[in-house]
Amino acid sequence: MPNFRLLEYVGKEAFVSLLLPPNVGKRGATVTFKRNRKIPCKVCCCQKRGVETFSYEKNSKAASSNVMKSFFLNVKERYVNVYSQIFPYVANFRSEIFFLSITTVISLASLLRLVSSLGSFSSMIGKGFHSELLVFSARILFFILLRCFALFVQDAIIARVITEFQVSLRKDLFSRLLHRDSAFYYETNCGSLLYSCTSAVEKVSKLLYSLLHSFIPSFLQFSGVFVYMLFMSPPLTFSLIATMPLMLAIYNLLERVLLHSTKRLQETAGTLSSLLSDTFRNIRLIQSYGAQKYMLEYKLKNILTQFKAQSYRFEYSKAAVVPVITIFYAISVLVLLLMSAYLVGRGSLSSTTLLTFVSSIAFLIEPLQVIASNAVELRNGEIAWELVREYLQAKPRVEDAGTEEPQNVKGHVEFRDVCFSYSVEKSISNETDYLLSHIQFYVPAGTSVAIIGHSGSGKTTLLELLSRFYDPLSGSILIDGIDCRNMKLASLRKLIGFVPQEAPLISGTILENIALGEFHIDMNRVYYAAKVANALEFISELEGGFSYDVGEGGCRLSGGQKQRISIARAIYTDPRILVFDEATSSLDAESEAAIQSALQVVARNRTVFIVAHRLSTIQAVDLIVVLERGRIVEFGTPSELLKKNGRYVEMLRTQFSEASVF
Ligand SMILES: Nc1ncnc2c1ncn2[C@@H]1O[C@H](COP(=O)(O)OP(=O)(O)OP(=O)(O)O)[C@@H](O)[C@H]1O
Repeated sequence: MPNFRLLEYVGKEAFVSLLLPPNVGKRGATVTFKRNRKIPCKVCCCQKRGVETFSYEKNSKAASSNVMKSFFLNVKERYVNVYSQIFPYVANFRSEIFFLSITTVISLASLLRLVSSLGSFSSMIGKGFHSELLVFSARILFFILLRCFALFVQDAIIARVITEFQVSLRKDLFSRLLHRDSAFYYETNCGSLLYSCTSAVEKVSKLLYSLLHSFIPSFLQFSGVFVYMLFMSPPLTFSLIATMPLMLAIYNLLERVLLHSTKRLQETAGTLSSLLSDTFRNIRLIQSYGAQKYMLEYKLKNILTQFKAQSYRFEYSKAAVVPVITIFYAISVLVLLLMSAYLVGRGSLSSTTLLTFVSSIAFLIEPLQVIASNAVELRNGEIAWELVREYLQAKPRVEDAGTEEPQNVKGHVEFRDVCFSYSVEKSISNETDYLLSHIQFYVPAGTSVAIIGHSGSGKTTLLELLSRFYDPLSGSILIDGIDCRNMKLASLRKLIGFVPQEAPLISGTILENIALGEFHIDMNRVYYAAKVANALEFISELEGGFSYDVGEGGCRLSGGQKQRISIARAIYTDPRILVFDEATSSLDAESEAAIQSALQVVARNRTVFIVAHRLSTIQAVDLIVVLERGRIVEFGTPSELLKKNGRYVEMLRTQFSEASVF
């Protein structure tokens, strides 16, 4: 039962990406297809990596009634889903395609000329060696050389087109992925992403290669030779292709098996990439818990068992393709021989025409065999394209549709009745399903605010909404009175210096990490930021100082050092709003105190949000927000909350008594 990928919902109808045969059984819900074709069918939804898939039950009796119709529908479906979308990339190489067409025509024309020359050769047999034979041989040699030259130029052009195509597809894909929202990265398997950017792109390139190098020329060759043969003897030509509908039907069946196993194989390859990247990233954890055997004999073994089963299925059906074509070829030749014996006996076919016709069969069958042996490459590429297209075309949850680029921002921040849930469903009926519920508070510019609350109460999520890593389901967040959604995403993010909990670093130097994304680095600002973040001392002790290579993910630095680089990075951008999410949790008490006092200087005239578990670190803030299960239970200045003697005081007491135990 094939699956169909959901494109979008409109009202109660779902738009899916594939066309179906029109004879699908009526079982309830309606699926509306692209081009507004409505097909009632049984629909079952299942959530899988954030993408919903539909399965349908069709009326198999009606569907199998017309194999040729199903074959051509399959071709149309493939054209709509794959080729019409790849062609815009190829359209960039107009001049190359033009020369490619010319060379293809030359190579085909020389081939047809060779085929037709074989007829004249039969008339020279038995006349001995004479000048006509010499001219004939020279002509044959000329057409062979011409065809070889055309094929060489063809290959050179194709190689150029494929390389350029691969480069532009990789660039496009990487650029789209760089702009995808956080939700996408949480929901998508990292291995599948790596697979799409590497192997899947290669498979799509191979598809294009097969198409330009083998498929199209073979199809043209087949058509040209076929027309020529039809012109020579229509009865013989029809007897030759009499078995073709049956051959197409069997071929279509084999293709479906190939399609299914190719899909499963590519999914397994994604899971394998994911396991490998996860293993290598956490190798120390695995080694320290002695989990190598478990990884090898359980995790990897499961994937490899699946891989083996799918591989066998794939290879067996692949191996069957060429023999099927060959069997039909043999049957066709047999039918042809019978027909030619009949026609020659009746005197309606000359032996010269018969010889030319029989010699031409090889040129008709050869492209069919090439098409068949390339079918696997095409199928692989089509499936890979579906994966790549998903990442190229999917709509981001956070859209960069705002146009405002506010200047001279002061930093007033207002949360106005904000509700949020990580679930994509917009219509949450039960209030308790919200992760953040009716969050409302106002922070004047230049004020520091502490967000406190138990683990999991939604503090980080609240700050991520401010930077628009996600959008609220309802309500809005305003900076200087402007809704963040109306600002250009890049302008908004420039206003905010975000220091996340886990202090992420990219592979490269310390300098690159502090001045992340800058082409022209201001060294004075780098020194200032490193000094304020209390990082200058340890950086100067490292080999190469600011040029020290931090390793993948900053693995060559300690947790505290990474956190200081992360703080320096936020200070370097000189933002109006600073957000520290447990930014000093990995530091020792002395370093934390040093950074706290330096930050008080940096925080002057900026709006600062601080998430901290250790309440001792937020003594100097102007405002405190106390969150509990996604709701604000207290909001005010520290002295107001102390007077209130509520949750804040309770938390202070708990921490104080915990500290005094030690
Ligand atoms: N990407 C995500 N998808 C789904 N749920 C998430 C995601 N990120 C966080 N959550 C859930 O949202 C809730 C709030 O998480 P959040 O990180 O905002 O809490 P927090 O108050 O910052 O916790 P902590 O103090 O432990 O850092 C948690 O229950 C968490 O499991």
